[in-house]
Amino acid sequence: MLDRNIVPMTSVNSTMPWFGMDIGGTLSKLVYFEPKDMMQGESESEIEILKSIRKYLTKNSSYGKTGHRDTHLQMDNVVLRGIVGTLHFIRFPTSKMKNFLVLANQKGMAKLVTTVCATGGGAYKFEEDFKREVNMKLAKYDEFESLLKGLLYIDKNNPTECYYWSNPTDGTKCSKVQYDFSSPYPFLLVNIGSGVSILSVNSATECKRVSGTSLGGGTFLGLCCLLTGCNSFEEAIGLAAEGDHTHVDKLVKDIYGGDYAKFGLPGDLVASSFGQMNSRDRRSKVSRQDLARATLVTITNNIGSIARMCAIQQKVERVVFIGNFLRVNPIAMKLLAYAMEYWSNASMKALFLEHEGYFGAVGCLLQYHGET
Ligand SMILES: Nc1ncnc2c1ncn2[C@@H]1O[C@H](COP(=O)(O)OP(=O)(O)OP(=O)(O)O)[C@@H](O)[C@H]1O
Ligand SMILES: CC(C)(CO)[C@@H](O)C(=O)NCCC(=O)O
Repeated sequence: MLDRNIVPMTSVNSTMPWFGMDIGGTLSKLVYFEPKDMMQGESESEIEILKSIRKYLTKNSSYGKTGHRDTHLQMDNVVLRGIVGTLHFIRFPTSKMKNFLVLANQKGMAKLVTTVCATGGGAYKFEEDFKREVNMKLAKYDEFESLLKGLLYIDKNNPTECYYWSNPTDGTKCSKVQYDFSSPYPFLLVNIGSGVSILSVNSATECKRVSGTSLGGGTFLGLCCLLTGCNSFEEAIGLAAEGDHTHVDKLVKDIYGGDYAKFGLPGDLVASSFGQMNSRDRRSKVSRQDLARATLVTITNNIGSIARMCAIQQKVERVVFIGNFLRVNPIAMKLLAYAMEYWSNASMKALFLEHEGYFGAVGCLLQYHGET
């Protein structure tokens, strides 16, 4: 939804700006469109400025140093306003927004554009800062409408965007399988960011937020930092990959000695997350890796369980999981894939998307350019 006081791009200037931002509770996502054939000096200078900002952010970000680079940093041959070009994807911690604004000033970005299209809570929270620090106006768009529009656009432009995990619990057979998302409705969209929002989507223009939970990606990272002393998402995921949650959780078989067959509860099911940790002896044996894994399993299974209940309530079979919590996180994706399939007797499918965290930024850029 466009703010009433902002004039839509279509009616003003068909050239700049070509970038959109999604300013979330943890990460800010910036996408910019680079036309293939540069026709105007103005476009070239903006792109050079954005490239230098991108270079700076990649070099100086904490995640840049860990070696966990995003694999999808750009997408070629997309069309915006009838122009063929490349979409570039950048992200940085929202806690560094002040630095970003200083950088935008230093690199001359502020001189080129007067209005930036933005979505996410930060579009509201930082509106005054943008005005004061760089004299930029924000054209604000709703985060969920932007998510949906961005998702549909990226899927249309990338034939390998949507996939599911086959045999998610079998280490040797498990693989990513392409999924044709061209007739997707109805579906549930589960956005796992700092918190989790669950949307029921009935068409390209019809979506409603049906549920949410504050136990999301921010909770995983926050608890992991507290429990293991780690300092980044990548480190937390790295620890979790080496850990065993059964040293931390209490399983059905720890209580029953085996399956609870009468009610279909297998012995390996978690009966109580962190349930072993009330024993001093157990606590003394558990590793940082085990704690990280148990935190990941706890948060992910809880989200899976809420998503499944929403899917039943909304009578949908396809559940699409997105958000940066799923970045470099195959453990969580496979857990979700398994949980959705197992508990629905294979009637529900968990789907995933390659550009999981960038749809909001793309969607607001599209709306600004009237590409809806
Ligand atoms: N480099 C990273 N730094 C911090 N968190 C990361 C990183 N990579 C992935 N994450 C995970 O992604 C989550 C944030 O995801 P995302 O960017 O989709 O949400 P957000 O927009 O910041 O939050 P919200 O939508 O709730 O405002 C974090 O809570 C964390 O679990
Ligand atoms: C507040 C938002 C919508 C910001 O994106 C998100 O973090 C969220 O959905 N949190 C969960 C809120 C809840 O439903 O409990």
